[in-house]
Amino acid sequence: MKITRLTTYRVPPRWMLLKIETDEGVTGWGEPVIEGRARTVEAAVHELSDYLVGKDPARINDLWQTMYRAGFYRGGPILMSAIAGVDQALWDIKGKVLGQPVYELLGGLVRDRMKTYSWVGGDRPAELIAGIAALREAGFDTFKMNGTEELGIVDNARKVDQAVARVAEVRAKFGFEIEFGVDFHGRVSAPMAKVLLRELEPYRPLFVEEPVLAEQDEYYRALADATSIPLAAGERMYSRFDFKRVFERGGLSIVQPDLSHAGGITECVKIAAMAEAHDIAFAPHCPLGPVALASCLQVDFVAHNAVLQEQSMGIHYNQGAELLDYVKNKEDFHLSSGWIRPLTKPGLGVEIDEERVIEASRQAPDWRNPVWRHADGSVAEW
Ligand SMILES: O=C(O)C(=O)C[C@@H](O)[C@H](O)CO
Ligand SMILES: [Mg+2]
Repeated sequence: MKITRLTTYRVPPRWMLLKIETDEGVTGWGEPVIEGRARTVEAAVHELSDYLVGKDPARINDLWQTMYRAGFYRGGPILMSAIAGVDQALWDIKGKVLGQPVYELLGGLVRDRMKTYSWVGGDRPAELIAGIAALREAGFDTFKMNGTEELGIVDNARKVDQAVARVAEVRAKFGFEIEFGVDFHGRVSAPMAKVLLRELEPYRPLFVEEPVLAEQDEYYRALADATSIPLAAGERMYSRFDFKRVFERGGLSIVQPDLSHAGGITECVKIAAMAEAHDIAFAPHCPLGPVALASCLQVDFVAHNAVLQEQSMGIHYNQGAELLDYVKNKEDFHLSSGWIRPLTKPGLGVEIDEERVIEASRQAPDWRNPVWRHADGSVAEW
């Protein structure tokens, strides 16, 4: 079998889908994208096709190593997202050829169902109570919210109190019947992370995510020593080589690689195993579409330390399309009270409606995240 063609479709809300075709009619789907840089990743995918067209899609490991190493420069969000989407599609093809879901090819199920969580509130955390109440109706009990709005490197007590008050209100309303992560989203500096973590302690969030920016990962250890709140990060780390420094320095209780940013299934299975050796939980980041989620789930069901899966149903970014809009087998993503069962169909287990994708690609937005600024006019972390 040989790879014959790579076709990319940028589609609403801000995703990109990749179809890889072969000379025997088997196709595989991937979701290579960096939110806000879809066109850049698209160019990277098509540059990688030099290594792929004419090759045997079964040789995933060799194709992965070639895409990663042969171009001399490596790593980073663009290249690793391009590799991720190709890798997902190659696993999809392999599973379809062998008639097995990817988790079977990785050694079989380690659990019968996987716990997921939903976002509440938007870029600026608001209406958290209403958002949680609505999802509670659907049986969800685990959520994630942004922790702050713009926050200065050193900021005032009022800003801290506002952030804490939102969390306090959630706990006051729902008690410990629910769990939630608080995403600092890289908006919080190391000095302010110490302050915020201390003030959030009484409310016992399930985790605090990206307590500082990934480029400040040397602070994870000190922050973890100052709090009992589990610290999580990973969406802006792109390979084993990024994560190894975090494992060596310590501080994280949960790692959250994104299956569409960190080299795909081949790489994230290795990251999960490295994390397990350090007694660190695995909770893939996934604010994206159905192929990204299916890829996450294929790894969740073989990783002993997988604890929680992000999924984008109802997320504030999904304007113009929802998680399953491009999926034929919607029933296979059955989310019941926040739990999801394995996707048992061959490959990734997701059947893409290509006609819908082609139609939607005609209105592909050039999604960008907003540029935030502080009161003094300087750029703020979004
Ligand atoms: O889902 C999360 O945890 C996020 O922090 C969302 C962020 O990753 C956006 O997708 C960036 O555009
Ligand atoms: Mg996040």
